[in-house]
Amino acid sequence: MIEIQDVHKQFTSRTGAGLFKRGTKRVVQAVQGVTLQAGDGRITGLLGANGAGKTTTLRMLAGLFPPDAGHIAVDGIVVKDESLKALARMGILGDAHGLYPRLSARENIVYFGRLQGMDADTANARATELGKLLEMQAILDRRADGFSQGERMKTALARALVHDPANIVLDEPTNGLDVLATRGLREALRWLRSPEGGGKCIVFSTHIMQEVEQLCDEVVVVSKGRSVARGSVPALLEQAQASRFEDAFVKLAFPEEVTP
Ligand SMILES: Nc1ncnc2c1ncn2[C@@H]1O[C@H](COP(=O)(O)OP(=O)(O)OP(=O)(O)O)[C@@H](O)[C@H]1O
Repeated sequence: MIEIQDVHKQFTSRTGAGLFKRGTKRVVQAVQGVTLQAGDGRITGLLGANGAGKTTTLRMLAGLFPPDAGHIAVDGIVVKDESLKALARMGILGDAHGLYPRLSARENIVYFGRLQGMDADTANARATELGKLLEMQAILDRRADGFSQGERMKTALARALVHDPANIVLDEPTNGLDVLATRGLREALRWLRSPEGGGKCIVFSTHIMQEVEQLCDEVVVVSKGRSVARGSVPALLEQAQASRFEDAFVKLAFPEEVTP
């Protein structure tokens, strides 16, 4: 179970400047009040436009930096206090897949398993099992350099799942995938949510409506750094009084854009 309670994060960046001048400092409010409760055996989507604050929220969940304010816990473990313990309970697929190009897909997966404290045989057996789940048997023993975008994503996902974590966090997982790879990923996520697949708690970020409609039990709409609505797809349609989910999203995320 993942709980994110009213988190905030601001960054200080520099504006552009001329050749001989330093830019001035500018504060960016990346996240200013995001709340999300993701239960076990459920898929929860963080839906927002570009720059809404999804990646920043997931980076704080992954313990990469602490929130300025707010609370994040994974299975009751507070991420900023015990980040390694919380990380052991998560499988994280970030935006950069960063595989070791000279290792095969299997070796990439096994290496991560070893880092998670698994013995070599168990990690290897798990790589074979994940190879089947993610339909990557054909590439399992190929070196990762030259992998397509979809093959890299599958390897990175298998690596994230090697230690069989109870919680799975994915940042825009279908970015750059074709229709077949997207469908394969959806099927894998549905399996992981099911009781046979372990009843995982799955959280993913996206800006794609179709993804959310097809997969999510619960959706959190994020706009300009804030969570502005949450509920199932039918509940959000009802709340926005819309028949198409895209219209519901625009009404909820950008009410100022909607002419009455
Ligand atoms: N390290 C950083 N320094 C300065 N600003 C940042 C930093 N990281 C994120 N931001 C800013 O915070 C805001 C939210 O960014 P974030 O990447 O979380 O959004 P997002 O919802 O994931 O967007 P996208 O769908 O485009 O990836 C943006 O305005 C972004 O430019």
